[in-house]
Amino acid sequence: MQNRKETPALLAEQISFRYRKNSPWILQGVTLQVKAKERVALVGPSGCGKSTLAGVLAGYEIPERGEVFWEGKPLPRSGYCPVQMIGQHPEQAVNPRWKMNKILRECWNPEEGLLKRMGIKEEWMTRWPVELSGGELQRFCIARVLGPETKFLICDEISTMLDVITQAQIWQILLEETQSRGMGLLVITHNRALAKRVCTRIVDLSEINQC
Ligand SMILES: Nc1ncnc2c1ncn2[C@@H]1O[C@H](COP(=O)(O)OP(=O)(O)OP(=O)(O)O)[C@@H](O)[C@H]1O
Repeated sequence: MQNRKETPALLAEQISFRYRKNSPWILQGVTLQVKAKERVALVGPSGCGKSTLAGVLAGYEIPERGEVFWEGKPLPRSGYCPVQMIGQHPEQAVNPRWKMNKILRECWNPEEGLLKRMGIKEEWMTRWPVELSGGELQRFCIARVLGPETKFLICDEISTMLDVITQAQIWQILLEETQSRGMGLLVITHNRALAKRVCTRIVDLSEINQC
């Protein structure tokens, strides 16, 4: 029983990754373990590979060496990935030819209560992505990954371009939702104060990456 409890929910084991054969390694021998419900901040200097590691952990990028495990099994190569990622640029994460209602309900059908808690207004549903602000669009990107099949969330600089009030609102909602669902979080940020406020542990990628 004790062993089962100690098994990390998310395990990246000895990950080595480069974008092209013969190009420089971005990640080398990176091992990261996150327990269920743990909130970890991933920090490190610009260009050290934080977003790249996030892409590997969410299954967007396949490492040349090593493997990512979710609850002891390799990440699925097809179908819905239990590890989902939200990025810094919501406008790049949505289909510009879809209206917001369709974008929101692409993977699941969020209930009205969640939309209200997220501060998503009914009148935004019939708009195109370009007709929303960055903060409004980011709320949709968060709501659409909070479906029942998402077990772990990676937030890659999600609030960097938002004003402080919107940042605070978004983090409060995210913490409430992830805690009530028992989801773990990996928060990529340059903001140490945010890392300390939101997370229970801070990992500096430059200390675990052998590049
Ligand atoms: N698609 C790509 N193709 C080739 N190289 C890339 C690609 N994306 C990122 N890189 C390179 O990989 C390295 C790591 O980039 P990455 O974005 O992961 O760093 P980061 O730590 O998240 O940086 P920042 O804190 O500035 O966001 C950089 O040298 C970058 O130029």
